[in-house]
Amino acid sequence: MNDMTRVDPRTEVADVKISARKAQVYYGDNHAIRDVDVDINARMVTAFIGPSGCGKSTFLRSLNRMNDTIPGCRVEGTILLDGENIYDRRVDPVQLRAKVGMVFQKPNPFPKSIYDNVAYGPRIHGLTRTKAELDEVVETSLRRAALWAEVKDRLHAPGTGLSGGQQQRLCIARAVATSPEVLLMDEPCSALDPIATAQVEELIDELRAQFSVVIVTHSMQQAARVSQRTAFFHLGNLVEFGATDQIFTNPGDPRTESYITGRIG
Ligand SMILES: Nc1ncnc2c1ncn2[C@@H]1O[C@H](COP(=O)(O)OP(=O)(O)OP(=O)(O)O)[C@@H](O)[C@H]1O
Repeated sequence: MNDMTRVDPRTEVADVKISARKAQVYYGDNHAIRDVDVDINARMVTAFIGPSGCGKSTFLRSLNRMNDTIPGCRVEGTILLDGENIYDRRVDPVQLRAKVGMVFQKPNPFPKSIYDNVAYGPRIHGLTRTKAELDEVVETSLRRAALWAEVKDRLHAPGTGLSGGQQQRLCIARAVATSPEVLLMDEPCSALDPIATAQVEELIDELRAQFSVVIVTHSMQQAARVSQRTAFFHLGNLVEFGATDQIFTNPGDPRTESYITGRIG
């Protein structure tokens, strides 16, 4: 092996954005996630798939401490973001969620103007100093979310007045406005029609140039279209995790195969 082909261990480490080891999530006595080990790579889309109730959303929420907001929910094990334990007492969950943003199943714009929805995060985190800087962040975020052209003339109209697909892109603009490093998306297209779904999928592909994206989806086609890595969950366990092509064409576990061929789920 010459120097050109040798893997640089420093680069390898740098490429892992989130690393979970022996992660457990409980809701009271319900042990919903068991012993999950996963590395989420930078600048890649990772899909979480599996039958309803297997724990995809629960595990996704543990990656930005969204589970903290659910009474009785507890997370054990280790979850590192850039090598730092996100459950360390010194970590402020609000700051963490600016770095690890989230987009939910149902578009949930705030009852505010389009502009104020996007400006919300930069304002509360004090990311801009002047109105001109804030205007620029709002415009850039709306452009990244492929929504600018449709809303630039009505920035002060309510966000809730947009169509469902536009509202979801507004929520994506709101999430990217704080320049997150990771974007968690929980079934972001389930309330959208095929055209809006295609737009959001295209957007996800563009976002991975800058962010690490994790998407929970019930659609196998969507996982295959948008992701490079796929994790298959079943009954709270991570059964299989690997390159999306391999998971879909040559799964290593019979449970994965049954799910992707439609026999369970
Ligand atoms: N807020 C909650 N309080 C108590 N239990 C919960 C809560 N959310 C999820 N659970 C339980 O945790 C387990 C995993 O649920 P979760 O919603 O994470 O699965 P999922 O794979 O995302 O399902 P779906 O595909 O249907 O959204 C289930 O047993 C569920 O009942």
